[in-house]
Amino acid sequence: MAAGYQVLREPLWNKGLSFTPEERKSKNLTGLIPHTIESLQTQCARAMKMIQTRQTPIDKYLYLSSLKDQNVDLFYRLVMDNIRELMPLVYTPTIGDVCLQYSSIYTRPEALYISIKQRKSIATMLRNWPFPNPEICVVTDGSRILGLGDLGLNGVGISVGKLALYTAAAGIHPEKTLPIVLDCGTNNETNLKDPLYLGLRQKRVSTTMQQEFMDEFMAAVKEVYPEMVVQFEDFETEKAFKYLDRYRNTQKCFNDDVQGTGAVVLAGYIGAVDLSGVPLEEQRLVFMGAGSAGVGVAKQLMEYYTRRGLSEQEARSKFWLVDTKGLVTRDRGDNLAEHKKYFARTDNNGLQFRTLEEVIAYVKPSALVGLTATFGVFTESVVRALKASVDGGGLGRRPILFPLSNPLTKAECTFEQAIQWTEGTAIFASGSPFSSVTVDGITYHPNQGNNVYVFPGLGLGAILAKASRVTDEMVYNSADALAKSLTADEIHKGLIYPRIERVREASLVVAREVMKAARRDGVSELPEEQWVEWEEWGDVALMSYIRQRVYDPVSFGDARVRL
Ligand SMILES: NC(=O)C1=CN([C@@H]2O[C@H](COP(=O)(O)OP(=O)(O)OC[C@H]3O[C@@H](n4cnc5c(N)ncnc54)[C@H](O)[C@@H]3O)[C@@H](O)[C@H]2O)C=CC1
Ligand SMILES: CC(=O)C(=O)O
Ligand SMILES: [Mg+2]
Repeated sequence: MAAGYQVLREPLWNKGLSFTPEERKSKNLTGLIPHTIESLQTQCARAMKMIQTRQTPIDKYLYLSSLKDQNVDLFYRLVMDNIRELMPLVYTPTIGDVCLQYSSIYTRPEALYISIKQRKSIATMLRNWPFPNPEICVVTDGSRILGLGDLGLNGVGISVGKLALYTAAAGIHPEKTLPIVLDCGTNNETNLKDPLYLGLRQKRVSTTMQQEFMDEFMAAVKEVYPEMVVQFEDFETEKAFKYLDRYRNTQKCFNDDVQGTGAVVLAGYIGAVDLSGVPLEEQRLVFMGAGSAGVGVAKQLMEYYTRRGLSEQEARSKFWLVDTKGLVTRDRGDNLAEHKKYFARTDNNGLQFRTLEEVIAYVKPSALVGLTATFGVFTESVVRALKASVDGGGLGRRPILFPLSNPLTKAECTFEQAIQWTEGTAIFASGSPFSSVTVDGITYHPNQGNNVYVFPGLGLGAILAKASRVTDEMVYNSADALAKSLTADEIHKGLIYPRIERVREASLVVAREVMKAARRDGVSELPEEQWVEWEEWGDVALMSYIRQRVYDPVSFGDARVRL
């Protein structure tokens, strides 16, 4: 086949109509594309027009996905420049639907699909990946995809979506990203009965078998791609905690749902406390949902309290966790899962509280965090009771209300409800994006409290620092950096996260602080002279180092082209 045609068929080489006249000659492209030369911006305008003609989010996703498969630079320029409109398509909420339908809409491979039947050849499969030395992988076993439960192999969509954001939001080169699904079977009957289902048609293997498989996978990663950072994503609760504990001290890895979510919620909480009028020490937090995200977030917030001088005991006493059985207490009479024990209350004098209303009446919280994967559990009476308990502490105080479950169909309440039921006073963040709401001529803007503000920068920082581990200090500093990354205008507008248009700017700041934390913890394997130089020149020099290493597609004819 002629070389020119191959250039056009290779998504990482194809520049569409942005090839220069010289490139068209040297690559034998003349005649194969229209004569006109277009900037990436013009090509983006065409693509946006096409997206707008597509009717459903899935159709728009499929268009974007095929664009990525044809012209990687165009796809990323488009997503980066239209992130508010397109992130909900390549990520939550649409990616949830994509995962539900993955086997039906599948057209081409886009990840490594490793099944437990192939466990003896994991290293070979890793070597089969066509691009050299990936720097970051997002791996899931599909067992708890967003709030949608066990989706088996179909969960691979979340690995693909998260990695698209590693590139769009932190500038990791697309060639350096590796999505993986570990297929260990599924307990999802709909998938098992679906003739088009692409995964293993069997129930999930035992935890012992999966543990051995994970050990083999992690050993293969160490052997084949020793530099690669591994992000564990959407493993069901017990495995999420277990694998993190098992590998975190020997390999470069972190769990996004436990640590990334912990950091993003901490960053938002810092801003929210400032806006609430309730001092940090007086805040009382009820967590609805005591799973990997709930406990991960509570631990990260506790760390904040202890760094501000509270004892562990005092810090822990600020948190009340609630699950399907009610308030988590030591004497509740059920066999508490290991991860719930740390926050189980012991000061309840034998009283038990089954419903969220009962818990709110008892605790009188100032903040309510939802990580239940259950739509609508923040009812009108719950939200009004939250507001009343905050009002009780003094006028002008505002409740913190974070329904964080994904996708939108699993949100604990909507933004509109939050505004109506709190007379516009709620400091609100949700996992998936809601639109602004106007009531009585006042427009309210929601925040998106999603780990997308953390994982891209955390991963980039770990990669650029050549960190041998992802330490707690690195995770904590990702939150601290994010909290400090708001502009004066964003603070003035009452936001608690940077506007999504600035996610990339914020991610680079997060990456910088994560690198410095890696250095402080002694896990950065960069040469000593490099750090000495940055320590002398400060953040500006380090930031310029980061900026030089990030992917930012530009083309001939663009105003932004770098000479
Ligand atoms: N905004 C963000 O960045 C993130 C959001 N999430 C979301 O958080 C949700 C939970 O994720 P995980 O903690 O990993 O799941 P999980 O399965 O580990 O935990 C769910 C918890 O919610 C509790 N629960 C379920 N239904 C409930 C109900 N009706 N009332 C009270 N408690 C109930 C369960 O008992 C369990 O403790 C998911 O929807 C996920 O999408 C997770 C990570 C990041
Ligand atoms: C955002 C995310 O990681 C989740 O919902 O699981
Ligand atoms: Mg997740």
